[in-house]
Amino acid sequence: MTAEHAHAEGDEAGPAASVGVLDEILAGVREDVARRQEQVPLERIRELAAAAPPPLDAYAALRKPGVAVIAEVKRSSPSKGRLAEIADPADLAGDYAAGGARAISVLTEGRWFGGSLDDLAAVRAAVNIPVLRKDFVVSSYQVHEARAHGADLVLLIVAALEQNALVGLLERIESLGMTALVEVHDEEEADRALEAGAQVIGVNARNLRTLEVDRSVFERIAPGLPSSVVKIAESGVRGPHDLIRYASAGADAVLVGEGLVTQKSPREAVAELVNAGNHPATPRPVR
Ligand SMILES: O=C(O)c1ccccc1NCC(=O)[C@H](O)[C@H](O)COP(=O)(O)O
Repeated sequence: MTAEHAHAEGDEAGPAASVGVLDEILAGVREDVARRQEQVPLERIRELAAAAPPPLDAYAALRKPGVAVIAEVKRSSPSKGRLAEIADPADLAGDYAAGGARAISVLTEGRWFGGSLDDLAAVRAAVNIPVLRKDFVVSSYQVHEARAHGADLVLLIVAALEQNALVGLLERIESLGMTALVEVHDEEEADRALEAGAQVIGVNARNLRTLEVDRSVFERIAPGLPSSVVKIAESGVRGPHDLIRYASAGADAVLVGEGLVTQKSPREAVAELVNAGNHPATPRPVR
């Protein structure tokens, strides 16, 4: 099933969603990583990573006062198909930053999201705020790729990794000076993220197997996370009301894709979220 054929009605995943969406994505990722590694061997990508300018401190950036907005470059998805053309991701990222985004998330998976490592490099060149490589990381090769293209953060999806792999990839990310954003969708995955040493945890309202979006997942999991952990609410932010709901449950940051790329003015849409997150009436994360 390609992204163009996937669909979902509202927040509920449509009948086209299969319980194996994540597994299908991962199968393609493994093929694509193997092909890239044949073209650019691990030794070479490690050299390129080592030569890149040092990463920004994303953890510090995300702990600054106010609810941070992480704005995502997202062309399409399994749940909604085609979202936006985004001919110039650097231009979009510049608009996001001008609107007050605290960081930029770049989907680099190509088959379902229409993203690429070129997008990551273009965004890196355009902004001086932290940049997240949002992909389905299963190999340390992808970690070095992220660094070589200027990432400051790398996503690790607990549901996609055995515990040993999660620990090893998190350590590799940190060994390169980057920050791991460890993504969970239930309490068991949150426990695994903490055991692995995660300092930044994203709670994804979207079930990556069924595509169903449940905003209450964050409210269930966040209270069990230590105050030292940066808590990011991912997915399902349609506007300021959803940001305020997540902030009320303890979110330090929200990660937003569809609700921004589909807007006539992504810059104004980000600014609206940032203003809501800075409003005196919006609950502040407890440090
Ligand atoms: O967005 C999807 O349909 C999707 C399906 C399967 C795996 C991952 C998926 N999205 C990645 C994300 O987690 C979102 O792009 C990100 O959290 C932003 O979500 P949204 O604001 O709802 O676009």
